[in-house]
Amino acid sequence: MSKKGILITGGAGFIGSNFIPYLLNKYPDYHIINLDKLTYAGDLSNLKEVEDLQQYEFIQGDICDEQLVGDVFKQHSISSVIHFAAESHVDNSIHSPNSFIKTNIEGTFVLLEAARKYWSNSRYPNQRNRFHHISTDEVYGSLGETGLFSENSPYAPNSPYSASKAASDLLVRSYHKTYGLDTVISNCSNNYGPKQHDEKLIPTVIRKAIEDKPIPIYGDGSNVRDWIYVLDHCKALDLVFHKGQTGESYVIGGNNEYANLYLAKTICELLDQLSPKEKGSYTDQISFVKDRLGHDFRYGLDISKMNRTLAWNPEEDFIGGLTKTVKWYLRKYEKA
Ligand SMILES: Cc1cn([C@H]2C[C@H](O)[C@@H](COP(=O)(O)OP(=O)(O)O[C@H]3O[C@H](C)C(=O)[C@H](O)[C@H]3O)O2)c(=O)[nH]c1=O
Repeated sequence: MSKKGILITGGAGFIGSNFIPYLLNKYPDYHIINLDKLTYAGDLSNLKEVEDLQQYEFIQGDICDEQLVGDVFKQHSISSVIHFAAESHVDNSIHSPNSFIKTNIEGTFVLLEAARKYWSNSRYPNQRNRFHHISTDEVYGSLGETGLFSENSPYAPNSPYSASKAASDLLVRSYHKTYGLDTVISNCSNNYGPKQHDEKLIPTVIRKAIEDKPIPIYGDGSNVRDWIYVLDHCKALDLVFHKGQTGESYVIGGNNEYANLYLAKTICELLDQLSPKEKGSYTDQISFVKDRLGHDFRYGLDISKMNRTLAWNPEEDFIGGLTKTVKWYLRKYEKA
């Protein structure tokens, strides 16, 4: 792909801030423009390892700001977009859906429009201009005890968050079908690893455990998520961005389905080894709380398309990845 500017939106978020160092390390001649609004969920300290690199530039701004986005395309000769920016926390979307509709739907629309206009007038007509939209498996709704989602599953989002992501996926699809924009979409399962915001399940369990507070498990803890180590996701994104078929979507998962209660207990047992309490086990702090409204029961993914077409498979062993993650948060919280 070209050496011109790659616009990464939301690069200060969890997955983006793992992806940017990964990409710059693998492709040192790429020029990355990170456009991020720095909401509560963005953290520039997660990008310290790249902040002084010449190939990296940070711009604070909102993807809904049409003028700004247009200027970024022009001033940085943007050749491709990798679009992470989104409001991502399901619980927040239940209490305050507005920002989800705005950022996830309108923001994606603003970016698509900028890409369509800028690339159709490009001074480099032979250059490949790709729009990679980062999305979620939650667009497919919820599974029962059996079955798996694949790229062919019907969209059936249940929360305002997943509905906003589904809407943005469909907008991206329409820009491919209508305007011939070179798009790819990836729909990934729950990520875990360093740099995730404290609000999510795994950091919450670790933080509450070491603060000696109740560890909140929604409902009876039987809801199942498929966990993928964030660097496995980054490797998959690299492949989809560079080698994915235009107009296609790719389901990415970790092959690690666990019930929330089992996961919380596993983290507590790791903490018992890594940072033992004076008395008892961290599992004693697990506490069942009111369930999330409309709580999706289970996500599980058939990742055979990624395997067949891009020779990708998740590599991280779950306990190994979880141990690294717990150690990272112990360092973070002990410093705080
Ligand atoms: C914060 C929290 C969560 N939970 C439960 C709720 C879920 O069943 C599970 C994971 O919750 P979390 O909010 O960490 O993640 P999801 O709601 O599955 O969604 C996440 O993974 C997808 C793919 C995205 O696309 C979302 O952007 C991302 O936030 O743990 C609890 O039981 N207690 C808690 O304190």
